[in-house]
Amino acid sequence: MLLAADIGNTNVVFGLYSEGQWQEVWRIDTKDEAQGKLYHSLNKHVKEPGEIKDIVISSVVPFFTPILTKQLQQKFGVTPYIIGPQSYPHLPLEILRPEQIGTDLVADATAAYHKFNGDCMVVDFGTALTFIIIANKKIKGVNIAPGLKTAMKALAGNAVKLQEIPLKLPDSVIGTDTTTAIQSGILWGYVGLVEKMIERIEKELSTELKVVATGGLSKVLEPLHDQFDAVEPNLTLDGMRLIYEAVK
Ligand SMILES: Nc1ncnc2c1ncn2[C@@H]1O[C@H](COP(=O)(O)OP(=O)(O)O)[C@@H](O)[C@H]1O
Ligand SMILES: CC(C)(COP(=O)(O)O)[C@@H](O)C(=O)NCCC(=O)O
Ligand SMILES: [K+]
Repeated sequence: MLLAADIGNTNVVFGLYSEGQWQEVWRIDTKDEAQGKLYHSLNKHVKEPGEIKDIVISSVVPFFTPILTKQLQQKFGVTPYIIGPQSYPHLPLEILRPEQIGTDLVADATAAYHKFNGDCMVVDFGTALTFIIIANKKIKGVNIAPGLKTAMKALAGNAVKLQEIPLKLPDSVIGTDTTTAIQSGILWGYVGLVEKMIERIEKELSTELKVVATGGLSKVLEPLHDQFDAVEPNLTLDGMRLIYEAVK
């Protein structure tokens, strides 16, 4: 059984893979790295620790990488494989700026390319909202914007009279009180952002791309779903598994 840990800026997403599928996927807050919580979460979800023979980690939170690596090594007696630039020569894609690009974005690209077997794009709704563009067997480029919740937090944190409110898309685009004004501004605003980015990227490449959405907040913007060829919540985990298999 393979244990995958995707360390993002908000959540660490764990997945247990065997018999051709993710048997279990769960998340913890990245800030809850205290031993107690992590052990509790692993004990709850990993019913047979002896079955874990392989561990793969992707991390965009450098301080947390050695902490989690050590804890997983101690608990399962398996040395985790950490995805990084050394992994990339094994992949079917050429990777843009190996030392800079987030390993989660490389995992997304790897899974999307595997899925569509051609030019495509990933829209990842996490702490950041990222677009990863894959063309001619290369990661052609990336776009990074504040994620939905990050935008909400920044607004509430900088405007004295505004508070964080639930990320719920209002029916009307015209807000009629502070709550719906913020909800519309952020959520309908982001619908436009994503639509326009896809349009401009395709125009710049003079080609249509298959588009797959992922990330913890990928289901929030319902009106975008006809823009996507697929919504795959486990895309990053899939990519991590594919990278691990390619390296092995
Ligand atoms: N099942 C879910 N339903 C709704 N929101 C979710 C779900 N899982 C995660 N989220 C939200 O998604 C966000 C984290 O997304 P994620 O893609 O894991 O970000 P990151 O990789 O930056 O940590 C958090 O705001 C979390 O509350
Ligand atoms: C773009 C990101 C912040 C996304 O992180 P996430 O939203 O998954 O927490 C992360 O992939 C990152 O820190 N990347 C490094 C910069 C780059 O990819 O060019
Ligand atoms: K992520």
